[in-house]
Amino acid sequence: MKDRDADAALDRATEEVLALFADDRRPRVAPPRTSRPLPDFTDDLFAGDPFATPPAQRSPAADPQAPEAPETTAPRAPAWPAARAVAAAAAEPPAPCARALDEALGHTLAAPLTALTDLPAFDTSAMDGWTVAGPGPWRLPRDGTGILAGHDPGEDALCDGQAVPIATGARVPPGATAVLRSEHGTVTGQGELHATRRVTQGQDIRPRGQECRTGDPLLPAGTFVTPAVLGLAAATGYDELTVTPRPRVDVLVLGDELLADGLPREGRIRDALGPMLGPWLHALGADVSVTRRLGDDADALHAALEGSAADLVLTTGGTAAGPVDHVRPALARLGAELLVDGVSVRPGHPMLLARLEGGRHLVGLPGNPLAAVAALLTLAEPLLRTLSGRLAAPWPHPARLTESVPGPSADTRLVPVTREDGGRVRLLRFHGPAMLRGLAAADALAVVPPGGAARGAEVELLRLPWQTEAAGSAG
Ligand SMILES: Nc1nc2c(c(=O)[nH]1)N[C@H]1C(S)=C(S)[C@@H](COP(=O)(O)OP(=O)(O)OC[C@H]3O[C@@H](n4cnc5c(N)ncnc54)[C@H](O)[C@@H]3O)O[C@H]1N2
Ligand code: MOO
Repeated sequence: MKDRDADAALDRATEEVLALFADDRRPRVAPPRTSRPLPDFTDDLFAGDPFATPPAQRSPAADPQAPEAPETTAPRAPAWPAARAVAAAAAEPPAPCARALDEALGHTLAAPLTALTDLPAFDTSAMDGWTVAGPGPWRLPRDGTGILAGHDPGEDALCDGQAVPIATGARVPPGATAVLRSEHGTVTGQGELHATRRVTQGQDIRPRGQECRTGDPLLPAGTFVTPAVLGLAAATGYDELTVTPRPRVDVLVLGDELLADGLPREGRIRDALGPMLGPWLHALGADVSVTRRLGDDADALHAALEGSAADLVLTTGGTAAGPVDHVRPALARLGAELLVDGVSVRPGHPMLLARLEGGRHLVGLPGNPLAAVAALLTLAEPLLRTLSGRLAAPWPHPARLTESVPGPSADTRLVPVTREDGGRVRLLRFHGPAMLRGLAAADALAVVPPGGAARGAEVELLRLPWQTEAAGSAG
């Protein structure tokens, strides 16, 4: 019974998405004017895009009943890959800055990381035991002295037939030919060391420069600074890193109906986007300066946009053409340049990207929560990637579908999916534009090309920032 309810919910969610395909209020397409060359929307909309599937290879529409968007003379919104390319090309990364290692996490390397030293910096013992020279048995020092990690054994060479106790990580003295592990040697009453196993040349010595030589390139500019990158940088001698500053984002949540706490009541609902966007943006490499709930107040929105110093303003809601949808009018009032005005994607098609005064940007996310996420990943993610100086997304991540997914002839669909055994991905229930239940259980968003995809067809996956491992290994 429970399953049947869930199936019915899946059908209703799909119906809601498909019903939207019939929407003929095509958003306007403004010819973009940007600092970098932009893709031509009128070209083959998939040409040159690593994400696109060539039309000839595309699966036929999986659901012949799926409604087609009516033919219209209105200009088409850009295709999903083209809109992403516009967003990625809309900005330049800011000037690099220096950050101490303990403040560099989550930034992007603005310069290649090159080794400041050999690693290991000296011949190092890999084991506790004795460092030996030549074939055994070996004489040990009478006074029992040994070499500990962090101690300098000096330049006196160990001669053939000599051995010295040594600790893991200690510098091996000149002349040493191997390290004998403590469990592989015995010491006689006369202070003579005998090996219980054969000892090979260089055994258990990590030679200087084994991992890298001074000046070796370790990581390219554009690498995201992870804990492991910090560790590598420290190991090779860095105290600070040259990074791209993290972009700053203001989040403006619009809608008089939104509550900040408690249960939905009296026709009002909880704000699901305010709590979600901050951490999501952080995972995308940005810092949120402020999240403000502005209601549906055109003047408050105008003032907030005028007063913002953030690199990117994200608005939620108010992107459609309803009586209190103030985003486009506010942008017109400010004289902002619309770079993307609607995208051929479901959900999320009313999304927009605009350039504000001072080279700052605004991404307008639709109010429906899953549509807002679609817009976040379509427009904000590529823009933030550029603003934070990150390398291009490591796409494509293909995976096969466990079932067919219907789609309109002209619009891409983004659907929450989960990974199944065998690497296939399954469409999650509760994927309607106003729903987050599917997304919250998702490993990735599948990019279903215009026309839909048949069961077993390969689709690209959009990573969720906390699911890179899962999404990366799917397929
Ligand atoms: N006549 C038509 N109406 C609508 C169409 C259409 O084609 N024809 N498109 C629909 C689509 S698709 C979307 S998406 C929305 C976009 O609307 P807005 O961006 O103007 O968003 P709102 O109207 O403010 O809100 C839409 C919906 O989402 C809820 N919402 C808003 N903010 C939040 C939030 N922070 N947390 C949770 N839920 C939120 C809001 O209450 C509405 O239910 O337009 C459709 N209309
Ligand atoms: O489906 Mo709307 O496309 O919810 O953005």
